[in-house]
Parts: sequence; structure tokens; C-alpha cells
Amino acid sequence: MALESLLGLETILVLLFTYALYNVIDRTLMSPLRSVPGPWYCAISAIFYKRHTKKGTQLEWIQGLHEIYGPVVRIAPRTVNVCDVDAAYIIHSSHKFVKGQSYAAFNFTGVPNIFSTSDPDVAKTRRKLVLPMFTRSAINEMDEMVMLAGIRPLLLLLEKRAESGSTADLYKLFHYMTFNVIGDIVFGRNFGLLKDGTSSDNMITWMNGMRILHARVCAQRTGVQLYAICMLTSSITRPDACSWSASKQAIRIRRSTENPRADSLQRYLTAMEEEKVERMTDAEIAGDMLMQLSAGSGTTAKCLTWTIYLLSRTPDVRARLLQELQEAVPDNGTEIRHAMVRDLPYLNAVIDESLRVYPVGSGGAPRVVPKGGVELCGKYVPGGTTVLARQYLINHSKEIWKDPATFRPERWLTQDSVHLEKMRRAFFPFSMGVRACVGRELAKMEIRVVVATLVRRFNIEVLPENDMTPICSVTVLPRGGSLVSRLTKRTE
Ligand code: HEM
Repeated sequence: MALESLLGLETILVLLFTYALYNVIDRTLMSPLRSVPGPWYCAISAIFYKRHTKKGTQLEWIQGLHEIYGPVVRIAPRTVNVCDVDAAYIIHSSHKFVKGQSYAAFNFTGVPNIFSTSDPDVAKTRRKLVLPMFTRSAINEMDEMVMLAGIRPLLLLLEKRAESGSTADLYKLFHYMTFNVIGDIVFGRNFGLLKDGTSSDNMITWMNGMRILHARVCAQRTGVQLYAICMLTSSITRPDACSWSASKQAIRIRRSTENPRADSLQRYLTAMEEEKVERMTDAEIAGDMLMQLSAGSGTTAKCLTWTIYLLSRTPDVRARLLQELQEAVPDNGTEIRHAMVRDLPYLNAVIDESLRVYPVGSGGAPRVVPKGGVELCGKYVPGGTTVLARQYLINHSKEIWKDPATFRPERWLTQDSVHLEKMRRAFFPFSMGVRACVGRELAKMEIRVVVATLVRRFNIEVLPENDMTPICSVTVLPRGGSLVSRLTKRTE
């Protein structure tokens, strides 16, 4: 009888209740994070954070929490978000705060790459190899390759659409263009995606590989472990395998080529020799190559999408930009090259302002607090806690920016040098410090030339059918996933 009651439903309920109570006390009253403010339910469970992450609404949700609780908020039992520039510098400027476990989702070839590694030594070595790929001088030398693979075919296609009066989904075409560019300079193969807006070179398989990556990252972030089981099926892993074998093939071909051209892949292989990095496997090299494709395509394409969208909503800004471009490139038929527009102040202000309003790389950048903990904005955050200093939230902080939601490029041209310095310090859309973006110069080059060319050559009407509500996944993107527009050629 006694045994029966011991194993009975009541006992199980009591045990469950005790366990739940223990967890609640452990995560609230006993937790070393107890002094960090935040809603009580976030201290107990990560489910609320995960739900918003899954829906893509975490940025506005966390923004709301900061308005209530201040610059440091506990958003999950072991996760803290900070909306403070000094705290962001503490987190990102040294290798002490390593990347968290969630980055393992980017291990395309089964081993860590430049982006996913949490080992500071590996990160330092890989950055030494990758940085020469995208320096200013490297970009200048690759100018013609970028034009040939991406920008010229895009322009040709858009001119055809303008002539025929049909619409163009710029969101899709910008992705094709950025894929083409990385394909050419990193893999030595032109995907030819913009020939007729469709795929050659088995592009659909490549794209699927990227989509799978995206799903894998989301699954990891939202805790859907079941996804891992699906990943075991060969039909799903095939595109990954395809991208990997294509990368290995590119390395093999390059190594047997006698006079290779000076592209990104070649700069990487040369840096390997110069740095005497001998023990890297093909999987590691292929991982770094695929990382460029993943990090360098969607981000740039989305920044282009947001910039064209924002310009379509602000005729005054568009008119001022056009005037600057007409002065810089008087003949409408001239092909715009990077050197012609690189230093145009208003064009650069437009791009910076677009990256301020929609910092596309603001998906997270979580870091782990080192042993011994850290003080952020006067709050002690213990070692092992995941911390995030999201650029989107800092970019929309009323303490730094006047009318933060308004797209106003003029703010970057202010004569108030103190205020300008404050804005510049708070502005890090390419991240900052030891793990900052290595592809920034390439991205800026593509964005400058494409925005300048499109605004100089066309009148662009963005159709109202596009759902441009920003959502946050790995990047900040429009919910509708399109920018269907009608282009007409400008005559002067
Ligand atoms: C508008 C375009 C771009 C934006 C906004 C952007 C933004 C960022 C951000 C915020 C990070 C830090 C992410 C983190 O720590 O989790 C990052 C890292 C990185 N980006 Fe970019 N990126 C852009 C374009 C590119 C391009 C064109 C490439 C290369 C082709 C590239 C390659 C990388 C790599 C390899 C890293 C990892 C660096 C490291 O961990 O050491 N990105 N980027």
C-alpha cells in the first residue's frame, strides 16, 4: 500500500512540482544573474525569447524590454541583451568573449571555419588568410571581375525589363548578383545566374544548400532538435555535399593552374603559403570558401534591397542623390565604375543611413562572458552567460539618434563634429573589433556601384504588393522576401 502511494500520481506530481520550484528558485533568487533586470518569466524560461526568434520579432520585443528595464536586460535564463555602446566595445574588442555554441550551425563542411570557430587561435589564423582577399587594394584589382560577373549582367537584365515594361524582383536579382560575384572571385566559376534570371551551373542545388543552412541555424536557435534527425536523410544533405565537393574541385583546379589570376581564392592560397599554414585540410579550406558565399551574398543583397526601398519612400533624398550622381557622371550612358563614386559624400551617407535603419547583419552576434564575469552598465554578468549587443537596437536608441526611425542621410553630413563622432562610435553594422566583418570593402563597393547605377539610369517604382515589414532571422530581411519594382529608363 505504502509502495503504491510512493509511485502513485500524487507523488509524481509532488516530485514534478518540487523540481519546477527548485528550477524557479535556482534561476531567480539563487541565480548569479538575479541583479540583471528583466521580466520574471524570462528568468525562468527561454521559451519567450525562442518564440520571438522563431517569428522573427525578437528585435522589437527586446527593444520594448529595454524601454522598460534599461540598457541591460535578461531575455532568457542565461542570456542577456545590452543596448549600450561602451558595453558593445567591451564585448567585441577582445578575444576573451568567444562566439557561442550556436555558431556550430555554420560548420558547412563539418569543421569550424573563419566565421563559426570559437577558438581565438583558429580565428586569428583564419583571419590572416582571409583578410588579404578583401583589402581595399584587392577590391580595386578585382573591380573588372566584379563588374563582369555581377554588375553588368544585372544592368543588362534590368534594361531589358525596363524596355519591355515588365517588372523585376530586385530582391531576387540582387541575391543572384552577389552570388555570381562570390562564385567568380572565390570559386573561380561564374554561376551565370543573371543571364535570363534563371539558373545555370546547378545553381538551384547551391541555393538549396544555403536554404538548408538557414533552416539549420533557425532550428538551432529555436531549439528544434528534431531537425537534426531530418538532416541525416541524404536528400536533404545532398546540396551541402554538392557545395562542398564543388569547393574542393575549385581548390584542386587552382592548385594545378600555372598562372592563376589574382582573385580572392588565389589570395587565400598565397596567404597560406606566406603564413606557412600547412596543416589545413581541404574541408577547412572549403569551409572558409563556403563561408564567403554565405556571409557575402545575402547580407549585401539585403542591404541593396533596403536602400532601394528606402529611396523609393523618400523622394527628396532620391532627388538629392540623383543630383550628386548627375554631377559626378554627367553622361547617362557612361558605365559607372567604383572609382567614380567611391568618395561621393551623399551616396555614402545614403548607404550608411540605410545600414543604420536596417543593419542587415544584426541577427545576433552572441558572445560568451569569460570566467570571472564582467560588469556591463553597472550590472554584474557572470561567466558563461551569453551576451548580445545588437546593432539594430543601438541604431534605434533615442539617446544617440534624433528620430531614430527616420531615414535621413543628412545626419551623417552634420558639421557638429562631436555629435558625428558619437554617431560614428555607435555605428558598427559590420560588427567591430577582433571578429569584425572581413568582406566590408567588397560589400561597400558592390553597394555603391549598384545604387549609383540604378538611381542614375532608372526611375524605380517599388510596387505596393511587397511586404517590407522587417523581420530578423540570420539577417534583417523584409517579411515578404521580394522587392517587385517597375523600372523606366531615365533620359537625361
Ligand atoms: C552589407 C554587407 C555585410 C554586412 C552588413 C556584414 C555584416 C557582418 C557582421 C555584423 C559580422 C559579425 C557577425 C558575428 O559576429 O556574428 C560579419 C562577419 C563576417 N563577414 Fe560580413 N557583412 C557583409 C558582407 C560580407 C561580405 C561581402 C563578406 C565576404 C565575401 C563577408 C564575410 C564575413 C566573414 C567571413 C565574417 C566572419 C569574421 C570573423 O568571425 O572573424 N561579409 N559580417
